Amino acid sequence: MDTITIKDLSVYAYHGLSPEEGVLGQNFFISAELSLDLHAAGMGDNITKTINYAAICHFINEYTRTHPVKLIEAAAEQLAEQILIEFAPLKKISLTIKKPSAPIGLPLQYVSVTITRSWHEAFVAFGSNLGDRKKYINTALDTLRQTEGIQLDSVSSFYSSTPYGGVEQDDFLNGAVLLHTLFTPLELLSLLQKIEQAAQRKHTVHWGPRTLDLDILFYDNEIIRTATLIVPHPDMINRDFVLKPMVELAPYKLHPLLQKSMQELYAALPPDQLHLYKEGKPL
Ligand SMILES: Nc1ncnc2c1ncn2[C@@H]1O[C@H](COP(=O)(O)OP(=O)(O)OP(=O)(O)O)[C@@H](O)[C@H]1O
Ligand SMILES: Nc1nc2c(c(=O)[nH]1)N=C(CO)CN2
Repeated sequence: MDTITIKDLSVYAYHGLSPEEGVLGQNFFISAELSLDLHAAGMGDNITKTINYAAICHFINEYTRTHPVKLIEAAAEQLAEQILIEFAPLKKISLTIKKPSAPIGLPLQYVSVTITRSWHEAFVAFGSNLGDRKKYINTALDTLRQTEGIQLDSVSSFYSSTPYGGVEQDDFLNGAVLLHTLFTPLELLSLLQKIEQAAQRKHTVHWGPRTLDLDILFYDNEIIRTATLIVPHPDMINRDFVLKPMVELAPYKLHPLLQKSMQELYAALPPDQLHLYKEGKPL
């Protein structure tokens, strides 16, 4: 990644814990290191292929002045998120906010916070086999599209599939999406669970019928094992109704633990693990 750097932009703002700071205001110095690919802009001498640093400086100035908070941590968090949302080609930002006039009563140059935030790539599988399956899935996709901090990049076809896992139940509609997000993995899980709940999802039978199921398949190339979240999804490699949509979205993506591509994993499924069909015939 290449970088554009803004150093110590002086902004008069009203951040602070004490009421006086909120009334009087003070100078803050804001620095940003912006990571993006600058090759095309450099080769073409073309401003549309990069971010206008003047526009970012004015955005930082305006946003910081008009969004007072108590902590410089909060100021940095909110500003970093808004910059990533507003300036789309940006992948990552490292942001420093310095507060030289912090009311400490001791001589110092400044106090500061530095945070680094970026867009993360995630793949999410969806499934439904109760009620109006298409509607549950489309409503969920619309909610994702409307969520600040999520960019829905591509949606696979919807696949019909017979049930996997031994529970007798109706057929599923399955698929997967590629999205970019500013959410952490646990924040993403919590959002997906809220969307499931909004579809009146009930947890009754294990692997049983459901209006909506949303599973995180991948989050960047992270390997996560906590009590509530396992990524990559541990059972995805056995599921054609997950691997086939993944082949459509990212055929060459490697599973970070197995180092096998989606194409390879799908091709390696045994015939008795094939559940997808179209117009009454197996896929
Ligand atoms: N990668 C993941 N994506 C979604 N949920 C996960 C993941 N890893 C662990 N979980 C946990 O699994 C729990 C059960 O989820 P859910 O009821 O959707 O499972 P399931 O759909 O029946 O099974 P499966 O996840 O094998 O399809 C959730 O509460 C969540 O905390
Ligand atoms: N075909 C199909 N079978 C399943 C599915 C699913 O999404 N599709 N989900 C399950 C539990 O998550 C259990 N079995």
